[in-house]
Amino acid sequence: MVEKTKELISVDNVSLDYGGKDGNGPAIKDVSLDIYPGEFVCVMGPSGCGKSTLLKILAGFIKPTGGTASLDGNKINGIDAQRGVVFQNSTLYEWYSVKKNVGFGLSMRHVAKATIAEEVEKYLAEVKLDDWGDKKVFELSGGMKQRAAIASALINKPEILLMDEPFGALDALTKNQMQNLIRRIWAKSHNTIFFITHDVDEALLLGSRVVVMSKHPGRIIADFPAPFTTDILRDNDDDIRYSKDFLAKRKKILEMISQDILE
Ligand SMILES: Nc1ncnc2c1ncn2[C@@H]1O[C@H](COP(=O)(O)OP(=O)(O)OP(=O)(O)O)[C@@H](O)[C@H]1O
Repeated sequence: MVEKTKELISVDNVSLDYGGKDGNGPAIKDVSLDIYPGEFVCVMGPSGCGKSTLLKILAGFIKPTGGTASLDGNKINGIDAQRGVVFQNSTLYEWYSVKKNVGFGLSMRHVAKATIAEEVEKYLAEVKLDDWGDKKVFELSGGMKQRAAIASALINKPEILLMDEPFGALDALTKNQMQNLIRRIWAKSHNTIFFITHDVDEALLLGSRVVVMSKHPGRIIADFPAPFTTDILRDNDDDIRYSKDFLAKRKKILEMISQDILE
């Protein structure tokens, strides 16, 4: 599914020192990572290891203090609709309708109203919120809000979707439904996704590639392809999570992280 042609994202020896007085040193140090079009990259690592820092650099919210991060060969310099971001807690406008929220990015770019309406319908259907467009965001459940947030990001047709623990606050059942949804969207649209999670099962169930970061300062200590998300799409169930291979990879990642924390 993933063609290793030219990298979409290139992170080259990136470090970030927030420069606080506590003298903690850099949050991430010498991180290098190439992401290819169509990859679903899940990033794991202990709390505080700098996962969100790396995502914020890719989003253009902050600039690295060392190294460079580029998209399509151009240095990332500030925020841009080319990179859609979805956080753990939705950043939607609670008192606006779902439709207005989802169409917000297009209206800011002065896209014609009829086109916005069409695109909003399309992306609401994509996240299975067809019947909820006229509701206000505060009327939605947590899972629905995250679906609306995903639609709001996707409607701008970003080159990469950056997701920071997007399902971290959801109950297990909703989380499972959301994982199935994002996997199907990824498979259908060939999006490139950078997805941060604390949950080792989620990383293996979703990612076509899993990246593990070390404790502070964050460095990449493992980076490998994961076949399970494609297996789940093929088999239309996630029984693969009970396979020997899945459980072995799960154990290895957990050992890697816990050993790193203890050292
Ligand atoms: N704005 C900031 N100013 C100063 N230090 C910061 C800032 N944001 C993060 N840090 C520090 O940088 C380090 C990495 O934080 P970051 O949020 O990137 O880690 P994380 O791996 O995403 O953590 P978690 O999994 O708990 O969300 C931490 O030590 C954190 O305290």
